[in-house]
Amino acid sequence: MSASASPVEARPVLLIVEDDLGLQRQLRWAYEGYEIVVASDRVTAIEAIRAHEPAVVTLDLGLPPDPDGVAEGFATLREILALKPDTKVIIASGHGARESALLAIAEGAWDFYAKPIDIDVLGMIVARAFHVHRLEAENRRLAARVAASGTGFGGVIAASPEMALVTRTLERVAPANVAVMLLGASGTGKEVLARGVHDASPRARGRFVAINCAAIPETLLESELFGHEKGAFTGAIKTTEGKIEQAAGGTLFLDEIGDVPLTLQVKLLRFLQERVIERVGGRKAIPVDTRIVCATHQDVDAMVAAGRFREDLYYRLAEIVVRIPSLAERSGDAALLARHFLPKYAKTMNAGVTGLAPDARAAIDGWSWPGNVRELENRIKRAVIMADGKLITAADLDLGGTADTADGLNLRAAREVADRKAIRRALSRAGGNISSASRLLGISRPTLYDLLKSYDLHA
Ligand SMILES: Nc1ncnc2c1ncn2[C@@H]1O[C@H](COP(=O)(O)OP(=O)(O)OP(=O)(O)O)[C@@H](O)[C@H]1O
Repeated sequence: MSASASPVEARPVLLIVEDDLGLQRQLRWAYEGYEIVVASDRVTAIEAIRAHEPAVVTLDLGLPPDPDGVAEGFATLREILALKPDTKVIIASGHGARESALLAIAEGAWDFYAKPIDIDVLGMIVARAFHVHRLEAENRRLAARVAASGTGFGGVIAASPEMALVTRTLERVAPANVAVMLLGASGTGKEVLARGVHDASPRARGRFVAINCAAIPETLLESELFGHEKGAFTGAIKTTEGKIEQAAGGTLFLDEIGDVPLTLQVKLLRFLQERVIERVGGRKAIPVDTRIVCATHQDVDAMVAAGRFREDLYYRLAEIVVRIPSLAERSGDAALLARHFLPKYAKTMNAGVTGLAPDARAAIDGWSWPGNVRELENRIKRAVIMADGKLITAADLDLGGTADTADGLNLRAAREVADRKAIRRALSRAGGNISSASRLLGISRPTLYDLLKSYDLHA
């Protein structure tokens, strides 16, 4: 493609397909602000489409070799739309050709104008066509961006600005070989994001190995991480690689890093400094090249201050720290995730379920999601199984309380729903601290206490 491609001189191109030379001239000078390209027949018109990709075309249906018929005009219309379906084609409708113009619209033309030409009227139709074309293009771009942010980073479903910040940061740090620490409550998607970092890194072809340090008894954690030699301890019947070695060339995800006991923290630190490991019961230093991503729901700063987490290890692990917002802090994401999980579970568990009833949508918006995305996923799964009809209801979600779903009742009910939502969000953002939450809400502490009491909410 050529010519108009340069975005600097971005005057929109208007293609005029017209075989009457007098009209051509008249139209050519009628408009300001467009780059006018003229074609007198189908072949030239299609060449112009390929060369200039005009957003808008005015098309006379009577073209040579059939200037008195409409066949050539229709063929041109079809070819244009086949090549560039988003082109806005405006049909010239001559005397008695109104029917053809309407037929053309049925075939995908955008609008028509009557001959003899009223330049002002046609000018308005053309301007509106450009305007709609621009809006549609913008819409497609945004939709593509939402789709990309929905599944672009490690399959993370999110559209909120809060999560966009997180995924943008992670996208940026993924290619660098830095240690990333993800801080966030349980179920916020830390593992999903860690995998996203791996997938977006040059190590994507290597393995992503995850270990939950809280789920493994202290006595076994060392050998899980570092591996062991045959006979290192009772039951060590064969030499076994640890998770660190398994992640060589890839990424090691240390989940719940805050649960690693101090004794093991020393050994982990040594590995991070020297990049070699020794298996339990082994003497050999084995070099391992792996990238570390870790996560915790605990307040590591406080743990460091209390001497429960080694500061030197913290700095090795936390070259980049990213805080993952709770689901309640992500505006609009709960609804988006619900729409994502619903068809996923409906497919395997209850194909009759196709959507959410309005009261379910309100309940999802109003809930505080203490268990974050995991809770939402589980509730949708449950609701899909429980649903009687096509739509999941608030009752199927079993979110408790009914006030949240009553916002359609009257203004008082709507206000209460909004209050509850804002209070939950502020409390979540403030980590349950009443003073900070009241500051976020712009109300006094006593007022917040009163509201908590009257809505039966808890910090
Ligand atoms: N943004 C998201 N889009 C799609 N699925 C998500 C998203 N976030 C989380 N999930 C899903 O929610 C569940 C919990 O996510 P994940 O295990 O990553 O959370 P976590 O923060 O690591 O939890 P924990 O700290 O309890 O281990 C998983 O099934 C995951 O696939």
